[in-house]
Amino acid sequence: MESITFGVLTISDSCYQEPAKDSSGPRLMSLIRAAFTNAQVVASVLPDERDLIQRELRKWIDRSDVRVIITTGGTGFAPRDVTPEATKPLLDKECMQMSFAIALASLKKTKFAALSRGLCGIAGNTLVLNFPGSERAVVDCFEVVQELLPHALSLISDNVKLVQATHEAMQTETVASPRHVCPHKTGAGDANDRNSPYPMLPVLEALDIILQHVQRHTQLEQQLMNLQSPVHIPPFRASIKDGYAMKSTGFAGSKRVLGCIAAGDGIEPHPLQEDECFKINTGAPLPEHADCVVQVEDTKLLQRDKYGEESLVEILVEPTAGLDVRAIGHDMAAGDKVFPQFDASPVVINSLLAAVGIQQSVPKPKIAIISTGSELLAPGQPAQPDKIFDSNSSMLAALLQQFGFDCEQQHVLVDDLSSTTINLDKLFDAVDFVICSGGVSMGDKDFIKPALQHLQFKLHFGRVNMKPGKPFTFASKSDKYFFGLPGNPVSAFVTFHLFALPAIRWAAGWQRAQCSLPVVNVSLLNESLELDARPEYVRASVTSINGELYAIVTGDQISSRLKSIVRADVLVHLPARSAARTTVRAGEIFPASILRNDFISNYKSASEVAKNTKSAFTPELQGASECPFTGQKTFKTESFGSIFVLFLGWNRQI
Ligand SMILES: Nc1nc2c(c(=O)[nH]1)N[C@H]1C(S)=C(S)[C@@H](COP(=O)(O)OP(=O)(O)OC[C@H]3O[C@@H](n4cnc5c(N)ncnc54)[C@H](O)[C@@H]3O)O[C@H]1N2
Ligand code: MOO
Ligand SMILES: [Mg+2]
Repeated sequence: MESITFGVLTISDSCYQEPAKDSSGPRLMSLIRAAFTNAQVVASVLPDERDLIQRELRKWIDRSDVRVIITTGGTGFAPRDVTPEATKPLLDKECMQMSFAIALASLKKTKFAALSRGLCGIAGNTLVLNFPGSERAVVDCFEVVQELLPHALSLISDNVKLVQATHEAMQTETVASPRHVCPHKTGAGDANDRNSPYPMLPVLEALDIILQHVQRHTQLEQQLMNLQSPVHIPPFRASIKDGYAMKSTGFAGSKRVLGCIAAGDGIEPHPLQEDECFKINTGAPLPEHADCVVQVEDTKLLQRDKYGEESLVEILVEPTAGLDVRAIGHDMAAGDKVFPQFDASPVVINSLLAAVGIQQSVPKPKIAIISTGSELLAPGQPAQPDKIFDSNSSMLAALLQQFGFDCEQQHVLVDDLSSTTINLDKLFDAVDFVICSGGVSMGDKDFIKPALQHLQFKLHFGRVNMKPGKPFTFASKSDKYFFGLPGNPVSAFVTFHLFALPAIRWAAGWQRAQCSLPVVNVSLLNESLELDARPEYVRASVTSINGELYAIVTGDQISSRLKSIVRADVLVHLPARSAARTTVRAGEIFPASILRNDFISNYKSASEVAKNTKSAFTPELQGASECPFTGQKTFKTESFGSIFVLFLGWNRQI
């Protein structure tokens, strides 16, 4: 993404003498960084000296990357307040209405705003804004200009495409609401404000639509399946053991050791008698005249020469032709197909290509992660009473990594239509997939769908009949794809696994059946669970007991409660509530998508089970007459019999 540099100039005699006193400059910098993900900031502190101020402003105006300069201080009535006077001669155009907007908003906060004489104007390609010198004032003034800046800069640099997008947004805005535009809202309290225009698609239909639109890297499969090995593996007869290479026509008994052959040595051409051998290492080439290896364990050292090298050994077993020798091309012969069948795993592809000498790795889709929300703080920043930490960015980045994909870029966007539109547009120049969280539901600050529409993306769907994840949105424009995961952390987690992961695997060339997580059947341990109106994907821990899989949900399943992914081995697919069925019970079997497979470490053996059958199945389950999370009773001894005979097979479906 192209980055914009802001100049922040603090103008104050006292801050110049004691820079630690400057609070408005640093505050401005953090406001800028929070609002503009890619912003660079240059900053300086100067005394109230017209020439010095002008020289610094001129220096920044002449830099092509500095697009906005905000000064703070020196705008008042005191004799040394000269910031507007220093600024004015540098401006090509004054922007009176912007000064007016700032004044108007500031006057609402304090009538003392009338004592600021700050100017706004354009110098070359740079917007210059004079803010007053207090921290409070810079917060108020920045709030006014923040939303205007992206469009103002597009206009100054004559960026036709973005100007057009913002104009369209503004036109809808005047009809819709004075603050922003949202395609499903009229702002007039109409039905569309209250009811989403997007039909709720079944999960499988939504996945089908995604996979129909995402372009699969089909050449990969074709190229790999046609690939013939250019080399033999091994290219020479290789020893399988550390031992002694000899002629099989010889005999057991003592042999003279002619030398040692290590891996990497050339093929030894020396003629070999039947009572002679070479010491040899695993992976080393057999001497030209040898045809077998006797491992060192089956030999005895008889003698060393004066240099301490082995000179005579006793071979304790009869050598036979080909013993512990890997023939040329045994693992793969030149001309053989490198891949016996298609396997999209990068581990498989990259290692086999390397083995035949091809230095190439699996191409991967270019992916960016975005978190949206003006409430988000980056982890590591000090906590604030009105903000929350952004967990989705870290979660999605870790998920991509876990599944072997890379994240090219990561950004946090504030809830603002024009900056969202501009940032997305730029981001799609660099990547093919954007996995975004938040801003897809019904709120008047949910700008994702309108931003995609301004960018002429096709919104394939905007809701899915599932819990969590209802507002999941998928959009595309030629070969660029947007995945709008809902902001609630668990909704983002579930929709990543069910939609974004299959899509990127598909794009990477995986076969359809492999794209979704594998599905197994699990037997429910919770005594009883209420069904939701939507099919639900509940997080559950799995224990393997006597070869069968038992799932217990990870406590409160509200989609904001990230703790529900702790020890979540599977997503159990619960059906939607119906008139006939409102609850499900312990012992019922449901399909479940495998999120991770370390639940296999929860394995309980048959003997352990037998030992415990009197009280309960396992130590954990003894106490599990009460679910540790929900307090519900979790197990019914009467159902043991049926659980024992269940065979839990593998399906591949979502
Ligand atoms: N009137 C309606 N309101 C809502 C509906 C609906 O159908 N009608 N759907 C609800 C459902 S279901 C979900 S899920 C959420 C999805 O909301 P958005 O995708 O618009 O996300 P936000 O509103 O931006 O945020 C929701 C929630 O998540 C928190 N959040 C957002 N991003 C992050 C992050 N990166 N890290 C941690 N937490 C994050 C955010 O603060 C909100 O609390 O909408 C319901 N509303
Ligand atoms: O569908 Mo939302 O994702 O329930 O929380
Ligand atoms: Mg929302």
